[in-house]
Amino acid sequence: MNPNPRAGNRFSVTSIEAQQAEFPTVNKEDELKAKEFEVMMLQEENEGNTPRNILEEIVWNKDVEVAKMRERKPLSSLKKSLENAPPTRDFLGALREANRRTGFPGLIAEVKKASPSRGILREDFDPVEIAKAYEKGGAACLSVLTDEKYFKGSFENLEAIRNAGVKCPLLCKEFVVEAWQIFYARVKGADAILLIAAVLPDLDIKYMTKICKMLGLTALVEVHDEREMDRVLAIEGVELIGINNRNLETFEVDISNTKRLLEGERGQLIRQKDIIVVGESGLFTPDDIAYVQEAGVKAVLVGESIVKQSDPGKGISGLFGKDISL
Ligand SMILES: O=P(O)(O)OC[C@@H](O)[C@@H](O)c1c[nH]c2ccccc12
Repeated sequence: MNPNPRAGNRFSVTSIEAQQAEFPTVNKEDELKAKEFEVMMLQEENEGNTPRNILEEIVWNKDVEVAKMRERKPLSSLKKSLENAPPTRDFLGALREANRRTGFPGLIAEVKKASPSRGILREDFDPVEIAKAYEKGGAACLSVLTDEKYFKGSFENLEAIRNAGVKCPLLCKEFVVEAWQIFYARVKGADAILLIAAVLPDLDIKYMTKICKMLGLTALVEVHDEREMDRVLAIEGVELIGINNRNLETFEVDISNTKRLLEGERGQLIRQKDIIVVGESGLFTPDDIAYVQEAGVKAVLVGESIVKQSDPGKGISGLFGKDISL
């Protein structure tokens, strides 16, 4: 196997051209040129041809995985499946409504079996049962991990939860490297999808946000530091930003990250643009929730602390210090 799948796949100009040809609405020559340059810079940064950290390893594997999946189900066949797909549900609306109803940040509860940093979080893992318990416990939306190799998730889980009649809108928690994955997530029942700024160049975020809108999906754009936040704030059309308290390269978690990124002019700009911010990762107690709420978030994304409880629905009351179900 090519030790650097990135070089031969996502970042090759031919694959970008091919992708853009499939989405003619966003096909611009100067965008392609700028992207070519960005790719060149990225490749120059890494001449060693081995992943420098876990995030890079995940993304390199993802490139290979997606190329194989796309071969089995090309975009044309995904588009066909979309003709009969049920409409998407309003992810942003559900977060706003929960925030209004409870006075707490709207909860995106994560269906998460394992992670590379924490190992297995729950042995008896029934995704549909957990999803139903979250919904009953007052979650506004759910996040479903679909990465198999590192998080033991799957698209089958996403599909099963959607088909089980769970009404909470669903976030597909993936490492998106190609637009094809957005179509796939939509076919499998997602209402929203994660786009990680540490993985995607600005032009991809811009272009993928447009594709999400076209498909009726909400894009949750995730940042971890000031630089990524500033990049994302300069991209038009972003409505939902997640601040990850976990550094995906080192696994270090620090919830003061959310506060730092919302201070001063950044916070002002976010309010001006009416962007909803999600506080992500490392939230365990009512004090943690109060802390990020005080910092300015209108939503939170929580996995570990609630998925580990024998009744994940009750885990939600524990997290908020109050029953937030209807
Ligand atoms: O289990 P936690 O610490 O509550 O974190 C949930 C969620 O924020 C985390 O799973 C996450 C946030 N961004 C990601 C990107 C990829 C994989 C996972 C994540």
